[in-house]
Amino acid sequence: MGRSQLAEPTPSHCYAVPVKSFDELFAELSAKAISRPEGSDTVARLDAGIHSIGKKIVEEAAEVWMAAEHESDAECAEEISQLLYHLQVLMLAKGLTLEDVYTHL
Ligand SMILES: N=c1c2ncn([C@@H]3O[C@H](COP(=O)(O)OP(=O)(O)OP(=O)(O)O)[C@@H](O)[C@H]3O)c2ncn1[C@@H]1O[C@H](COP(=O)(O)O)[C@@H](O)[C@H]1O
Repeated sequence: MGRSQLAEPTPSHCYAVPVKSFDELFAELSAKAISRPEGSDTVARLDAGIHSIGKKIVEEAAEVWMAAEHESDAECAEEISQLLYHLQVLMLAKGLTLEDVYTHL
């Protein structure tokens, strides 16, 4: 499908069930990186460092690929959500903003 045929993105407040958008998740993770709440997975992953986060991204990318070939659409979508999460953790670890990335889209 060409770019011109793609539907406009649906704002997160328009979904039937409450969902988190990419930007909303990034805002949440950014706040947690500063407030560092007890038990936060994100804080632990940031503390583990770039190398560890990078390995997780490779692992999650492989899981997306395998799910796309061998699992259901729902399972594939879940794996994609996890990959997006870990990419955001890497962005935070590097000090990158959404704008830094969006400017290349
Ligand atoms: N969206 C996510 C999210 N996606 C994936 N993950 C993490 O990635 C893991 C998925 O990887 P795997 O399937 O490989 O599971 P695993 O083998 O147990 O992973 P490892 O702990 O071994 O790395 C999950 O268990 C989570 O630890 C996430 N962790 C947190 N979030 C969201 O991030 C926000 C902040 O979370 P906290 O920092 O934990 O408060 C919340 O809104 C969460 O919903």
